[in-house]
Amino acid sequence: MPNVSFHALSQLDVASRAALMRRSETDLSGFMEKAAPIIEAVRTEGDAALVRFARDLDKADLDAARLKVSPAEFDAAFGMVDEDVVAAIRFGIDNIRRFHEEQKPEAMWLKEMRPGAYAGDRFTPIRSVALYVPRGKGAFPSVTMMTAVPAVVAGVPELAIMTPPAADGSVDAATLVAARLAGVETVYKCGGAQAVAAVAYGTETIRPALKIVGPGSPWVVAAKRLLAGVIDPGLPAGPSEAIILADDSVHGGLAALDLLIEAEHGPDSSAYLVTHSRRVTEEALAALPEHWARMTDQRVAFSTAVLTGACGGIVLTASIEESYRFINDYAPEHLEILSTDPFAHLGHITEAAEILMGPHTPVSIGNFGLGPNAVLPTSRWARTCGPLSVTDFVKRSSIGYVTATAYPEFARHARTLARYEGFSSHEHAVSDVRDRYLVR
Ligand SMILES: NC(=O)c1ccc[n+]([C@@H]2O[C@H](COP(=O)([O-])OP(=O)(O)OC[C@H]3O[C@@H](n4cnc5c(N)ncnc54)[C@H](O)[C@@H]3O)[C@@H](O)[C@H]2O)c1
Ligand SMILES: N[C@H](CO)Cc1c[nH]c[nH+]1
Ligand SMILES: [Zn+2]
Repeated sequence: MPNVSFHALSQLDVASRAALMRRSETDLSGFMEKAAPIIEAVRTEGDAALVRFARDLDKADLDAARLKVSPAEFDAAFGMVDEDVVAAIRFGIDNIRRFHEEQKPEAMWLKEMRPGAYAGDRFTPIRSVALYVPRGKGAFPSVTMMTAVPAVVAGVPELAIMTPPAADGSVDAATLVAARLAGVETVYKCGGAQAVAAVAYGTETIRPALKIVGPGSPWVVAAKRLLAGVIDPGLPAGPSEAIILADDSVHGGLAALDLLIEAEHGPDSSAYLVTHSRRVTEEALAALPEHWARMTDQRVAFSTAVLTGACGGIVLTASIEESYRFINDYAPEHLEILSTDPFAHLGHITEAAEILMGPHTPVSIGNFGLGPNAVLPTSRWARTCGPLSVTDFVKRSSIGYVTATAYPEFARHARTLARYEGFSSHEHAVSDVRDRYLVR
Protein backbone atom coordinates (compact mmCIF):
# COMPACT_ATOMS: atom_id res chain seq x y z
CA MET A 1 0.00 0.00 0.00
CA PRO A 2 1.58 3.33 -1.06
CA ASN A 3 2.07 5.89 1.66
CA VAL A 4 -0.93 8.20 1.11
CA SER A 5 -0.22 11.76 2.29
CA PHE A 6 -2.10 12.40 5.51
CA HIS A 7 -2.59 15.79 7.15
CA ALA A 8 -4.24 16.31 10.54
CA LEU A 9 -5.16 19.91 9.85
CA SER A 10 -5.36 21.26 13.38
CA GLN A 11 -1.82 20.04 14.08
CA LEU A 12 -0.25 21.84 11.13
CA ASP A 13 1.75 25.04 11.48
CA VAL A 14 0.96 28.00 9.23
CA ALA A 15 3.61 27.09 6.61
CA SER A 16 2.48 23.47 6.29
CA ARG A 17 -1.13 24.56 6.00
CA ALA A 18 -0.20 27.10 3.31
CA ALA A 19 1.71 24.35 1.46
CA LEU A 20 -1.55 22.42 1.09
CA MET A 21 -2.85 25.20 -1.17
CA ARG A 22 -0.14 24.46 -3.76
CA ARG A 23 -0.95 23.08 -7.21
CA SER A 24 1.45 21.85 -9.86
CA GLU A 25 0.73 25.04 -11.81
CA THR A 26 1.55 27.32 -8.88
CA ASP A 27 5.04 27.82 -10.32
CA LEU A 28 4.98 27.74 -14.11
CA SER A 29 8.32 29.46 -14.62
CA GLY A 30 10.02 26.33 -16.05
CA PHE A 31 7.20 25.78 -18.55
CA MET A 32 7.10 29.45 -19.51
CA GLU A 33 10.81 29.49 -20.18
CA LYS A 34 10.51 26.52 -22.55
CA ALA A 35 7.22 27.67 -24.12
CA ALA A 36 8.60 31.11 -25.09
CA PRO A 37 10.87 29.86 -27.93
CA ILE A 38 8.08 27.58 -29.19
CA ILE A 39 5.80 30.59 -29.44
CA GLU A 40 8.45 32.67 -31.18
CA ALA A 41 9.11 29.89 -33.71
CA VAL A 42 5.41 29.70 -34.58
CA ARG A 43 5.20 33.49 -34.92
CA THR A 44 8.14 33.66 -37.31
CA GLU A 45 7.93 30.33 -39.17
CA GLY A 46 4.19 29.53 -39.18
CA ASP A 47 3.18 26.10 -40.47
CA ALA A 48 6.77 24.88 -40.76
CA ALA A 49 7.17 25.25 -36.98
CA LEU A 50 3.86 23.46 -36.34
CA VAL A 51 4.97 20.51 -38.46
CA ARG A 52 8.31 20.41 -36.65
CA PHE A 53 6.75 20.53 -33.16
CA ALA A 54 4.20 17.86 -34.14
CA ARG A 55 7.16 15.64 -35.02
CA ASP A 56 9.33 16.52 -32.01
CA LEU A 57 6.71 16.80 -29.26
CA ASP A 58 3.84 14.59 -30.43
CA LYS A 59 5.97 12.13 -32.45
CA ALA A 60 3.52 12.74 -35.30
CA ASP A 61 4.44 12.63 -38.93
CA LEU A 62 2.52 15.48 -40.59
CA ASP A 63 2.94 17.98 -43.38
CA ALA A 64 1.28 21.38 -43.61
CA ALA A 65 -1.41 20.07 -45.96
CA ARG A 66 -2.55 17.62 -43.27
CA LEU A 67 -2.71 20.07 -40.36
CA LYS A 68 -6.41 20.61 -40.97
CA VAL A 69 -8.75 17.63 -40.52
CA SER A 70 -10.39 16.81 -43.85
CA PRO A 71 -14.10 16.02 -44.38
CA ALA A 72 -13.05 12.45 -45.22
CA GLU A 73 -11.34 12.12 -41.81
CA PHE A 74 -14.55 13.32 -40.14
CA ASP A 75 -16.61 10.77 -42.06
CA ALA A 76 -14.15 7.97 -41.25
CA ALA A 77 -14.27 8.83 -37.54
CA PHE A 78 -17.96 7.90 -37.34
CA GLY A 79 -17.07 4.42 -38.58
CA MET A 80 -14.37 4.05 -35.94
CA VAL A 81 -16.38 4.88 -32.84
CA ASP A 82 -18.69 2.36 -31.16
CA GLU A 83 -22.39 3.12 -31.22
CA ASP A 84 -22.58 3.34 -27.41
CA VAL A 85 -19.86 6.03 -27.44
CA VAL A 86 -21.81 7.99 -30.07
CA ALA A 87 -24.94 7.58 -27.92
CA ALA A 88 -23.11 8.87 -24.82
CA ILE A 89 -21.84 11.86 -26.81
CA ARG A 90 -25.33 12.60 -28.12
CA PHE A 91 -26.77 12.30 -24.57
CA GLY A 92 -24.10 14.63 -23.19
CA ILE A 93 -24.47 17.19 -25.98
CA ASP A 94 -28.23 17.24 -25.49
CA ASN A 95 -27.88 17.98 -21.75
CA ILE A 96 -25.06 20.47 -22.23
CA ARG A 97 -27.00 22.29 -24.96
CA ARG A 98 -30.15 22.53 -22.83
CA PHE A 99 -28.14 23.82 -19.86
CA HIS A 100 -26.34 26.46 -21.91
CA GLU A 101 -29.44 27.59 -23.80
CA GLU A 102 -30.97 28.28 -20.40
CA GLN A 103 -27.87 30.27 -19.50
CA LYS A 104 -27.78 32.35 -22.69
CA PRO A 105 -28.47 36.02 -21.95
CA GLU A 106 -31.21 37.91 -23.79
CA ALA A 107 -29.76 39.62 -26.90
CA MET A 108 -30.55 43.00 -25.33
CA TRP A 109 -32.28 44.59 -22.37
CA LEU A 110 -33.15 48.25 -21.80
CA LYS A 111 -34.47 49.77 -18.60
CA GLU A 112 -35.97 53.24 -18.12
CA MET A 113 -33.52 54.72 -15.62
CA ARG A 114 -35.39 58.03 -15.31
CA PRO A 115 -38.46 59.18 -17.25
CA GLY A 116 -37.32 59.31 -20.89
CA ALA A 117 -33.79 57.95 -20.30
CA TYR A 118 -32.99 54.35 -21.15
CA ALA A 119 -29.96 52.16 -20.49
CA GLY A 120 -29.16 48.49 -20.89
CA ASP A 121 -26.87 45.83 -22.30
CA ARG A 122 -26.58 44.15 -25.66
CA PHE A 123 -24.76 40.83 -26.18
CA THR A 124 -23.15 39.87 -29.47
CA PRO A 125 -21.05 36.79 -30.28
CA ILE A 126 -17.27 37.06 -30.37
CA ARG A 127 -16.24 36.79 -34.04
CA SER A 128 -13.68 33.99 -33.71
CA VAL A 129 -12.81 31.61 -30.88
CA ALA A 130 -10.40 28.66 -30.76
CA LEU A 131 -11.34 25.67 -28.60
CA TYR A 132 -8.46 23.74 -27.04
CA VAL A 133 -9.10 20.01 -26.63
CA PRO A 134 -6.22 18.23 -24.85
CA ARG A 135 -4.80 14.89 -25.82
CA GLY A 136 -1.98 12.91 -24.33
CA LYS A 137 -2.81 11.69 -20.85
CA GLY A 138 -6.25 10.89 -22.25
CA ALA A 139 -8.56 11.64 -25.18
CA PHE A 140 -11.22 14.24 -24.50
CA PRO A 141 -14.40 14.10 -26.59
CA SER A 142 -16.09 15.39 -23.43
CA VAL A 143 -13.98 18.57 -23.51
CA THR A 144 -14.98 18.96 -27.15
CA MET A 145 -18.63 18.84 -26.08
CA MET A 146 -18.04 21.25 -23.18
CA THR A 147 -16.29 23.87 -25.33
CA ALA A 148 -18.12 23.53 -28.65
CA VAL A 149 -21.72 23.44 -27.41
CA PRO A 150 -21.74 26.78 -25.54
CA ALA A 151 -19.80 28.39 -28.40
CA VAL A 152 -22.42 27.24 -30.91
CA VAL A 153 -25.27 28.25 -28.59
CA ALA A 154 -23.69 31.71 -28.32
CA GLY A 155 -23.57 31.97 -32.12
CA VAL A 156 -19.79 32.37 -32.61
CA PRO A 157 -19.42 32.38 -36.42
CA GLU A 158 -15.80 31.22 -36.61
CA LEU A 159 -14.82 28.26 -34.43
CA ALA A 160 -11.76 26.05 -34.66
CA ILE A 161 -10.71 23.14 -32.45
CA MET A 162 -7.00 22.78 -31.67
CA THR A 163 -5.95 19.31 -30.53
CA PRO A 164 -2.66 17.36 -30.56
CA PRO A 165 -2.19 14.69 -33.24
CA ALA A 166 -1.46 11.06 -32.42
CA ALA A 167 1.72 9.45 -33.76
CA ASP A 168 -0.07 8.42 -36.98
CA GLY A 169 -1.13 12.04 -37.58
CA SER A 170 -4.77 11.39 -36.69
CA VAL A 171 -7.12 13.16 -34.33
CA ASP A 172 -8.98 11.12 -31.73
CA ALA A 173 -12.04 9.75 -33.55
CA ALA A 174 -14.55 10.44 -30.75
CA THR A 175 -13.31 14.03 -30.58
CA LEU A 176 -14.22 14.40 -34.28
CA VAL A 177 -17.61 12.79 -33.69
CA ALA A 178 -18.30 15.16 -30.80
CA ALA A 179 -17.11 18.16 -32.83
CA ARG A 180 -19.42 17.40 -35.77
CA LEU A 181 -22.41 16.58 -33.54
CA ALA A 182 -21.86 19.83 -31.63
CA GLY A 183 -21.61 21.81 -34.87
CA VAL A 184 -17.87 22.47 -35.34
CA GLU A 185 -16.16 21.23 -38.52
CA THR A 186 -12.81 23.05 -38.36
CA VAL A 187 -10.24 21.02 -36.45
CA TYR A 188 -6.46 21.47 -36.50
CA LYS A 189 -3.94 18.82 -35.48
CA CYS A 190 -1.90 21.00 -33.24
CA GLY A 191 -1.51 21.01 -29.46
CA GLY A 192 0.44 22.45 -26.57
CA ALA A 193 2.06 25.89 -26.58
CA GLN A 194 2.35 25.83 -30.38
CA ALA A 195 -1.44 25.61 -30.72
CA VAL A 196 -1.97 28.68 -28.56
CA ALA A 197 0.65 30.56 -30.60
CA ALA A 198 -0.88 29.41 -33.90
CA VAL A 199 -4.29 30.88 -33.11
CA ALA A 200 -2.81 33.96 -31.49
CA TYR A 201 -0.72 34.93 -34.55
CA GLY A 202 -2.23 32.83 -37.33
CA THR A 203 -0.18 30.75 -39.78
CA GLU A 204 -0.52 29.99 -43.50
CA THR A 205 -3.10 27.29 -42.63
CA ILE A 206 -4.57 28.44 -39.32
CA ARG A 207 -6.64 31.60 -39.09
CA PRO A 208 -5.95 33.74 -36.03
CA ALA A 209 -8.69 33.85 -33.38
CA LEU A 210 -9.62 36.59 -30.93
CA LYS A 211 -9.89 34.19 -27.99
CA ILE A 212 -8.89 30.69 -26.96
CA VAL A 213 -10.78 28.62 -24.36
CA GLY A 214 -10.38 25.10 -23.06
CA PRO A 215 -8.26 23.26 -20.53
CA GLY A 216 -4.77 21.92 -20.94
CA SER A 217 -1.50 20.82 -19.47
CA PRO A 218 0.92 23.34 -17.94
CA TRP A 219 2.32 23.85 -21.48
CA VAL A 220 -1.00 25.23 -22.60
CA VAL A 221 -1.50 27.27 -19.44
CA ALA A 222 2.01 28.74 -19.72
CA ALA A 223 1.51 29.69 -23.37
CA LYS A 224 -1.81 31.35 -22.59
CA ARG A 225 -0.12 33.45 -19.94
CA LEU A 226 2.71 34.44 -22.28
CA LEU A 227 0.28 35.37 -25.06
CA ALA A 228 -2.31 37.17 -22.92
CA GLY A 229 -1.41 40.45 -24.65
CA VAL A 230 -2.09 38.98 -28.10
CA ILE A 231 -5.14 36.75 -27.61
CA ASP A 232 -7.83 36.61 -24.93
CA PRO A 233 -6.74 33.48 -22.99
CA GLY A 234 -10.16 32.75 -21.42
CA LEU A 235 -10.55 31.30 -17.96
CA PRO A 236 -7.49 29.62 -16.42
CA ALA A 237 -8.15 25.87 -16.69
CA GLY A 238 -5.06 23.82 -15.92
CA PRO A 239 -4.44 20.35 -14.46
CA SER A 240 -7.59 18.86 -12.96
CA GLU A 241 -8.24 19.00 -9.23
CA ALA A 242 -10.93 17.94 -6.81
CA ILE A 243 -11.90 17.85 -3.18
CA ILE A 244 -14.17 15.14 -1.86
CA LEU A 245 -15.89 16.44 1.28
CA ALA A 246 -17.26 13.56 3.32
CA ASP A 247 -19.25 13.87 6.51
CA ASP A 248 -19.99 11.06 8.94
CA SER A 249 -23.01 9.77 7.01
CA VAL A 250 -21.17 7.93 4.21
CA HIS A 251 -18.81 4.98 3.80
CA GLY A 252 -15.15 5.94 3.45
CA GLY A 253 -14.78 3.43 0.62
CA LEU A 254 -17.06 5.61 -1.47
CA ALA A 255 -14.93 8.65 -0.66
CA ALA A 256 -11.81 6.74 -1.77
CA LEU A 257 -13.53 5.70 -5.00
CA ASP A 258 -14.34 9.31 -5.88
CA LEU A 259 -10.99 10.65 -4.67
CA LEU A 260 -9.40 8.62 -7.47
CA ILE A 261 -11.51 10.25 -10.20
CA GLU A 262 -9.51 13.43 -10.67
CA ALA A 263 -6.33 11.96 -9.16
CA GLU A 264 -6.01 9.68 -12.19
CA HIS A 265 -5.75 12.55 -14.72
CA GLY A 266 -2.01 12.87 -14.38
CA PRO A 267 0.79 13.30 -11.85
CA ASP A 268 0.20 17.07 -12.09
CA SER A 269 -3.38 16.82 -10.74
CA SER A 270 -4.51 17.57 -7.19
CA ALA A 271 -7.01 15.57 -5.13
CA TYR A 272 -7.92 15.63 -1.44
CA LEU A 273 -10.40 13.81 0.72
CA VAL A 274 -11.45 16.28 3.41
CA THR A 275 -13.32 14.85 6.36
CA HIS A 276 -13.68 15.27 10.10
CA SER A 277 -14.52 11.60 10.46
CA ARG A 278 -11.75 9.25 11.57
CA ARG A 279 -13.92 6.32 10.54
CA VAL A 280 -14.26 7.70 6.99
CA THR A 281 -10.48 8.22 6.86
CA GLU A 282 -9.74 4.67 7.96
CA GLU A 283 -12.31 3.15 5.60
CA ALA A 284 -10.96 5.22 2.71
CA LEU A 285 -7.38 4.14 3.34
CA ALA A 286 -8.48 0.52 3.62
CA ALA A 287 -10.47 0.69 0.36
CA LEU A 288 -7.83 2.32 -1.84
CA PRO A 289 -5.87 -0.88 -2.71
CA GLU A 290 -9.09 -2.58 -3.81
CA HIS A 291 -9.92 0.37 -6.09
CA TRP A 292 -6.37 0.55 -7.45
CA ALA A 293 -6.56 -3.15 -8.30
CA ARG A 294 -9.35 -2.39 -10.79
CA MET A 295 -7.47 0.44 -12.57
CA THR A 296 -5.00 0.38 -15.46
CA ASP A 297 -1.30 0.59 -14.61
CA GLN A 298 -1.05 4.10 -16.04
CA ARG A 299 -3.97 5.40 -13.95
CA VAL A 300 -2.63 3.70 -10.82
CA ALA A 301 0.73 5.38 -11.41
CA PHE A 302 -0.86 8.83 -11.92
CA SER A 303 -3.20 8.64 -8.94
CA THR A 304 -0.55 7.18 -6.65
CA ALA A 305 1.78 10.03 -7.57
CA VAL A 306 -0.95 12.53 -6.67
CA LEU A 307 -2.12 10.90 -3.43
CA THR A 308 1.37 10.29 -2.08
CA GLY A 309 2.72 13.65 -3.21
CA ALA A 310 2.49 17.29 -2.23
CA CYS A 311 -0.82 17.99 -4.01
CA GLY A 312 -3.07 15.24 -2.73
CA GLY A 313 -4.05 12.86 0.04
CA ILE A 314 -6.30 12.98 3.07
CA VAL A 315 -7.00 16.04 5.21
CA LEU A 316 -8.49 15.15 8.59
CA THR A 317 -10.14 18.15 10.19
CA ALA A 318 -11.30 18.71 13.76
CA SER A 319 -14.87 19.53 12.74
CA ILE A 320 -17.13 20.00 9.75
CA GLU A 321 -16.66 23.77 10.21
CA GLU A 322 -12.90 23.34 9.81
CA SER A 323 -13.58 21.31 6.65
CA TYR A 324 -15.64 24.19 5.24
CA ARG A 325 -12.86 26.67 6.06
CA PHE A 326 -10.23 24.51 4.39
CA ILE A 327 -12.34 24.10 1.24
CA ASN A 328 -13.13 27.80 0.98
CA ASP A 329 -9.45 28.55 1.36
CA TYR A 330 -8.45 25.94 -1.24
CA ALA A 331 -11.14 26.94 -3.80
CA PRO A 332 -11.20 23.64 -5.71
CA GLU A 333 -12.09 23.16 -9.34
CA HIS A 334 -14.44 20.24 -8.54
CA LEU A 335 -16.04 19.73 -5.12
CA GLU A 336 -18.06 16.66 -4.34
CA ILE A 337 -20.17 16.72 -1.20
CA LEU A 338 -20.52 13.13 -0.04
CA SER A 339 -23.32 13.17 2.47
CA THR A 340 -26.85 11.85 2.74
CA ASP A 341 -27.85 15.49 3.30
CA PRO A 342 -25.57 17.48 0.95
CA PHE A 343 -27.81 20.54 1.00
CA ALA A 344 -27.04 20.94 4.73
CA HIS A 345 -23.44 21.73 3.72
CA LEU A 346 -24.00 23.69 0.51
CA GLY A 347 -24.60 27.06 2.18
CA HIS A 348 -21.24 26.86 3.94
CA ILE A 349 -19.24 26.54 0.73
CA THR A 350 -18.58 29.75 -1.17
CA GLU A 351 -15.36 29.03 -3.09
CA ALA A 352 -15.62 26.09 -5.50
CA ALA A 353 -16.06 26.14 -9.27
CA GLU A 354 -18.33 23.10 -9.37
CA ILE A 355 -20.25 21.58 -6.48
CA LEU A 356 -21.64 18.08 -7.00
CA MET A 357 -24.14 16.96 -4.43
CA GLY A 358 -24.62 13.59 -2.80
CA PRO A 359 -23.58 9.98 -3.35
CA HIS A 360 -25.25 9.72 -6.78
CA THR A 361 -23.43 12.69 -8.33
CA PRO A 362 -19.78 11.68 -8.63
CA VAL A 363 -17.43 14.02 -10.52
CA SER A 364 -17.58 11.63 -13.52
CA ILE A 365 -21.22 12.54 -14.09
CA GLY A 366 -20.34 16.24 -14.19
CA ASN A 367 -17.32 15.54 -16.43
CA PHE A 368 -19.31 13.63 -19.02
CA GLY A 369 -22.43 15.63 -19.46
CA LEU A 370 -24.93 16.34 -16.69
CA GLY A 371 -25.25 19.78 -18.29
CA PRO A 372 -23.06 22.29 -16.40
CA ASN A 373 -19.69 22.95 -17.96
CA ALA A 374 -16.76 20.81 -16.77
CA VAL A 375 -14.16 23.24 -18.09
CA LEU A 376 -13.46 24.98 -14.82
CA PRO A 377 -10.94 27.33 -13.25
CA THR A 378 -8.10 25.63 -11.42
CA SER A 379 -5.35 26.77 -9.06
CA ARG A 380 -7.64 28.78 -6.77
CA TRP A 381 -9.10 30.89 -9.58
CA ALA A 382 -12.52 29.66 -8.42
CA ARG A 383 -12.21 32.54 -5.95
CA THR A 384 -12.82 35.01 -8.79
CA CYS A 385 -14.38 33.14 -11.70
CA GLY A 386 -16.63 30.24 -12.54
CA PRO A 387 -17.11 27.51 -15.13
CA LEU A 388 -16.93 28.09 -18.87
CA SER A 389 -20.30 29.40 -20.01
CA VAL A 390 -22.14 30.98 -22.93
CA THR A 391 -21.05 34.37 -21.62
CA ASP A 392 -17.41 33.44 -22.39
CA PHE A 393 -18.36 33.45 -26.08
CA VAL A 394 -20.15 36.80 -26.20
CA LYS A 395 -19.15 40.30 -25.38
CA ARG A 396 -21.35 42.96 -23.86
CA SER A 397 -21.98 46.46 -25.14
CA SER A 398 -23.89 48.89 -22.99
CA ILE A 399 -26.65 50.87 -24.69
CA GLY A 400 -27.88 54.32 -23.68
CA TYR A 401 -30.71 56.44 -25.09
CA VAL A 402 -31.70 59.81 -23.64
CA THR A 403 -34.76 61.59 -25.06
CA ALA A 404 -35.28 65.35 -25.21
CA THR A 405 -37.53 65.09 -22.16
CA ALA A 406 -34.86 63.52 -19.96
CA TYR A 407 -31.89 65.42 -21.40
CA PRO A 408 -31.91 68.67 -19.33
CA GLU A 409 -31.49 66.98 -15.94
CA PHE A 410 -28.72 64.66 -17.16
CA ALA A 411 -26.99 67.56 -18.92
CA ARG A 412 -27.04 69.70 -15.79
CA HIS A 413 -25.37 67.04 -13.64
CA ALA A 414 -22.91 66.14 -16.41
CA ARG A 415 -21.87 69.82 -16.71
CA THR A 416 -21.20 69.98 -13.00
CA LEU A 417 -18.97 66.90 -12.98
CA ALA A 418 -17.23 67.85 -16.26
CA ARG A 419 -16.31 71.21 -14.74
CA TYR A 420 -15.10 69.56 -11.52
CA GLU A 421 -12.94 67.07 -13.46
CA GLY A 422 -11.57 69.86 -15.64
CA PHE A 423 -12.79 68.63 -19.04
CA SER A 424 -13.97 71.61 -21.06
CA SER A 425 -15.20 69.78 -24.18
CA HIS A 426 -17.11 67.37 -22.02
CA GLU A 427 -18.78 70.39 -20.42
CA HIS A 428 -19.47 72.24 -23.69
CA ALA A 429 -21.11 69.15 -25.20
CA VAL A 430 -23.85 69.37 -22.54
CA SER A 431 -24.10 73.17 -22.37
CA ASP A 432 -26.04 75.80 -24.32
CA VAL A 433 -23.55 75.27 -27.18
CA ARG A 434 -25.37 71.99 -27.84
CA ASP A 435 -28.77 73.64 -27.53
CA ARG A 436 -27.92 75.93 -30.49
CA TYR A 437 -27.68 72.86 -32.73
CA LEU A 438 -30.61 70.99 -31.23
CA VAL A 439 -33.20 73.78 -31.47
CA ARG A 440 -34.03 74.15 -35.17
N1 LIG B 1 -9.48 22.22 -15.92
C1 LIG B 1 -10.20 21.52 -16.77
O1 LIG B 1 -11.36 21.84 -17.04
C2 LIG B 1 -9.59 20.27 -17.42
C3 LIG B 1 -10.37 19.40 -18.22
C4 LIG B 1 -9.74 18.30 -18.83
C5 LIG B 1 -8.39 18.10 -18.69
N2 LIG B 1 -7.69 18.96 -17.90
C6 LIG B 1 -6.25 18.85 -17.75
O2 LIG B 1 -5.69 19.03 -19.04
C7 LIG B 1 -4.44 18.40 -19.08
C8 LIG B 1 -4.31 17.59 -20.33
O3 LIG B 1 -2.95 17.29 -20.50
P1 LIG B 1 -2.45 16.38 -21.68
O4 LIG B 1 -0.97 16.26 -21.50
O5 LIG B 1 -3.26 15.16 -21.71
O6 LIG B 1 -2.80 17.15 -23.01
P2 LIG B 1 -2.42 18.61 -23.58
O7 LIG B 1 -3.01 18.62 -24.94
O8 LIG B 1 -2.85 19.71 -22.67
O9 LIG B 1 -0.85 18.63 -23.63
C9 LIG B 1 -0.15 17.85 -24.56
C10 LIG B 1 0.70 18.76 -25.42
O10 LIG B 1 1.69 19.38 -24.58
C11 LIG B 1 2.86 19.60 -25.34
N3 LIG B 1 4.04 19.06 -24.64
C12 LIG B 1 4.15 17.87 -24.01
N4 LIG B 1 5.42 17.72 -23.56
C13 LIG B 1 6.12 18.84 -23.90
C14 LIG B 1 7.45 19.28 -23.73
N5 LIG B 1 8.34 18.54 -23.09
N6 LIG B 1 7.80 20.49 -24.25
C15 LIG B 1 6.92 21.26 -24.90
N7 LIG B 1 5.62 20.90 -25.08
C16 LIG B 1 5.22 19.70 -24.60
C17 LIG B 1 2.74 18.86 -26.65
O11 LIG B 1 2.53 19.79 -27.66
C18 LIG B 1 1.48 18.02 -26.48
O12 LIG B 1 0.74 17.97 -27.67
C19 LIG B 1 -4.28 17.58 -17.82
O13 LIG B 1 -3.43 18.28 -16.95
C20 LIG B 1 -5.71 17.52 -17.28
O14 LIG B 1 -5.71 17.39 -15.90
C21 LIG B 1 -8.25 20.03 -17.29
N1 LIG C 1 -12.10 16.49 -14.94
C1 LIG C 1 -11.89 17.25 -16.14
C2 LIG C 1 -12.00 18.71 -15.77
O1 LIG C 1 -11.11 19.03 -14.79
C3 LIG C 1 -12.87 16.91 -17.25
C4 LIG C 1 -12.71 15.52 -17.77
C5 LIG C 1 -12.93 15.10 -19.02
N2 LIG C 1 -12.67 13.78 -19.06
C6 LIG C 1 -12.31 13.38 -17.89
N3 LIG C 1 -12.33 14.45 -17.08
ZN1 LIG D 1 -11.94 14.35 -15.00
